[in-house]
Amino acid sequence: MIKVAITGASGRMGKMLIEAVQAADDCTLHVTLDKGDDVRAGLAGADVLIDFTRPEATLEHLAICADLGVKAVVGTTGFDDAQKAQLAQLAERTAIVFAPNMSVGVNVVLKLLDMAARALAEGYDIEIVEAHHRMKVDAPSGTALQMGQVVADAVGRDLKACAVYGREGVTGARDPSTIGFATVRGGDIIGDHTVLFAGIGERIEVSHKATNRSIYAQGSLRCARFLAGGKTTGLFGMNDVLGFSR
Ligand SMILES: NC(=O)C1=CN([C@@H]2O[C@H](COP(=O)(O)OP(=O)(O)OC[C@H]3O[C@@H](n4cnc5c(N)ncnc54)[C@H](OP(=O)(O)O)[C@@H]3O)[C@@H](O)[C@H]2O)C=CC1
Ligand SMILES: O=C(O)C1=N[C@H](C(=O)O)C[C@H](O)C1
Repeated sequence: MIKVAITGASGRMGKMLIEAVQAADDCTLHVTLDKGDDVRAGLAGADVLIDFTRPEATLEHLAICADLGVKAVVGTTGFDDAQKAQLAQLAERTAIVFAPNMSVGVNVVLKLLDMAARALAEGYDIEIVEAHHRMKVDAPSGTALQMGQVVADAVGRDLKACAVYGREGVTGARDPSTIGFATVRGGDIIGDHTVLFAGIGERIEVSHKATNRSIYAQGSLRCARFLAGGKTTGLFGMNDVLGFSR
């Protein structure tokens, strides 16, 4: 049995994860932790932490995991570059899977995007549109940024240099080398992502729409199983978990 700890237990994802762990034959709920709880005491003896919280909290939790030898699945988004570097350093001390989207479907879409972008590198304007619920605090979503990275790599562009995050006023004609991002926030939208390749005479849209958060919880359990199956240190992604990198 994999002993799973969950931080952010009262959050939208925390609740889904508790249900998923309780329903899984090969996992047991070691501890659920909320803000203000003693995380170090709670994590002692756990095999894997699953953390969907906020970047600052995740890094604090990972530091404790590294001290205790607890592996970790991180779904939190909104990390800046310095925080990502800290996370990578912590992965030298314990095994971590870090992915902005744990759904199998989104990770298949990332593969499709790589193929589409290579074929559509010239003559097609690339725009990424994401929509989420009114409570989401970071933008663009981690998934949209990962989609942007995959597409930028495929067409040989530097995402930091070519990303345009929203437009207003007299923007001038579109620079064809840019990758645009647009964010929608409202209601209870779980997570919609579309990458648009807009050419002259046609447009191609590659979309994923989440209708239930259980997809992220089930993906997280796959990550926990992957880590429990022998990893001790290192930073992994869904590519590794799903075997896409082989
Ligand atoms: N990788 C993926 O597949 C997915 C990633 N996400 C990401 O997961 C994260 C959480 O999403 P969601 O569950 O919707 O958010 P919620 O706000 O519903 O939950 C976040 C939880 O983290 C807790 N938390 C916040 N700050 C701290 C802290 N400093 N210490 C301890 N706990 C803290 C919150 O507690 P409190 O309410 O008391 O502040 C809350 O319980 C987001 O970054 C989101 O983008 C979401 C879905 C899928
Ligand atoms: O905050 C959310 O809800 C989600 N966040 C992740 C992201 O930022 O990409 C994944 C999913 O889209 C839901």
